Parts: sequence; structure tokens; C-alpha cells
Amino acid sequence: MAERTLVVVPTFEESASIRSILARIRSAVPAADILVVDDNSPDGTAEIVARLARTDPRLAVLVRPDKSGLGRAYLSGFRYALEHGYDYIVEIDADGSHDPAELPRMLELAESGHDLVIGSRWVPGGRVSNWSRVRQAISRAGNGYSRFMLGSAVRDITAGFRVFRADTVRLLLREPTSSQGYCFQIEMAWHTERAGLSIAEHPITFEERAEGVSKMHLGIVAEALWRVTVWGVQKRLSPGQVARRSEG
Ligand SMILES: Nc1nc2c(ncn2[C@@H]2O[C@H](COP(=O)(O)OP(=O)(O)O[C@H]3O[C@H](CO)[C@@H](O)[C@H](O)[C@@H]3O)[C@@H](O)[C@H]2O)c(=O)[nH]1
Repeated sequence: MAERTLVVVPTFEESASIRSILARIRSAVPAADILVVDDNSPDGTAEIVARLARTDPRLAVLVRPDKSGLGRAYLSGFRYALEHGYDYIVEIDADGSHDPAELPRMLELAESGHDLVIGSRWVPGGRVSNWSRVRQAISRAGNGYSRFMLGSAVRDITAGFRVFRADTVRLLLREPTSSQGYCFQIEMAWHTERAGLSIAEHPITFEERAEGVSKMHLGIVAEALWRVTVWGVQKRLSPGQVARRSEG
């Protein structure tokens, strides 16, 4: 059977950019299916996708009742992908920060045996464009701190542009995840690394969004700081027995 790919696009208030990113994904990976996971955006993002899906059987939208964080949205998308028998699962932002044209190469890397492929800003060849100095500093500091606390070798552990083999996700979801927000990305990559699976970082250019606003806020940074600190301390106290999951 041919291998099947699901591109999961989490959205909250992305009505200005959703049409464009869906068209770009479709043109970059025509054989892939697309699932938008929307947290009941007041700006009608889900309604736009639902209208497009009426004439595109390979596009679907999952509407969640409330805004409950990027991590929770991705979990819903992952479960959908596993239930529907996909072989590869893609994560990509809806705002155009990630160029879907990188996906064929990232999928090739996954097909060649990497369990997780990260579109990385912080490896040679990777860069950011139009990102404020503050956001660059937060990203670099977050990655540096995570590498130090968790002993991770991943250069862009917070990145939101990824290809997972479905088996990787199946393994990760055997235990409940604790992260609500963008910390989910750190948790998934670190657990993949700890499981001894293969991670490749593919250099990308991350473009600051042209429309809409970032959903990043202080609470998201605080959650990541807190959880990475706890995981890092637990790792030092009982190596090999990290209580990665602190809640359901
Ligand atoms: N469903 C849902 N989607 C969400 C939520 N919060 C954010 N999103 C969606 O998640 C994507 C990323 O959100 P942005 O707000 O655009 O993120 P960013 O500030 O540009 O952050 C980028 O950098 C982070 C740190 O490196 C990354 O962790 C993140 O994935 C992204 O690439 C967008 O498609 C946005 O609509 C949520 O609570 N629910």
C-alpha cells in the first residue's frame, strides 16, 4: 500500500492566512491529506476551511470547543492521524512562517529512516527572517536552556515544523503528555531523543508572519521554563527514570 501523509495545521484566528497556506501545502505535497485543527476561532477560520473542504475531499477540519493550547491541538491531530492509518504526520504553522516547499525533502529524510525530521532554524544553513531581536533571543535562550537542562543534542528543539513517522507518534502517545503550549514541541522531541530514535534537523528559513499576530505569550514561556527545569532536575536525580509525565 502506498504511504500516506497527513499535514496537521493548528489554527487559532488565522482567517487572514489560512487559504494561502493550504494552497501552498497542496502545491508542495499534492499527495498529502490536510487536517486543520481549530480551537473555535472567533474570526471564522474553521468556517473558511469547512467551505474549502466541501470541494476538496482530502481536506478536513477538526473544531475543538475552546482555545486550549498548541500542544492539545496537536494531540487531537496526532490521534486522528493514527486512527486513520497515516504513515507520516507533518506539523506546520498556519501563518506562513514555515515554507511547505521544504516538505518533499523533509519527507524524504523521514522515508530514509529518520523517526523525526525537524525544520531547523539553528543548524548551519538555517535562519530566521524578519523576526524581532526579542523573539530571536527567546528562541535561542529556550533552545540553549533546554539543551543544557535535558542534555539534548537538538539545535531547534522548540521548532514547530516537523515530520514524524507515525510509529514515532504511536510510541510517544503511549504515555500522557503534560505540556499545554509550545512546550509540547520540546517534550515530543526530547522524548523521541530519549527513546533512542533518529532525529534529523533540516535547515530552513523561518519567515515572520505577514498577517495576524503570534499567539506566544508570557504564560507559554513560563510553562516551558518550568517544565524543562523540572524534567532536567528529575533527570539529574534519577537518570533513566525521568518522570516525564506529571499530569494527564
Ligand atoms: N488550535 C490551536 N492552534 C494554536 C494555538 N496557539 C497557537 N496556535 C497555532 O499554532 C501556530 C503557531 O502559533 P504562532 O503564534 O504563529 O507561533 P509563533 O509565535 O510564530 O511561534 C513559532 O515559534 C515557536 C517557538 O519556536 C514554535 O514553538 C511554534 O511552533 C512556532 O513555530 C499557528 O498556526 C497558530 O494559529 C492554540 O491554542 N490552539
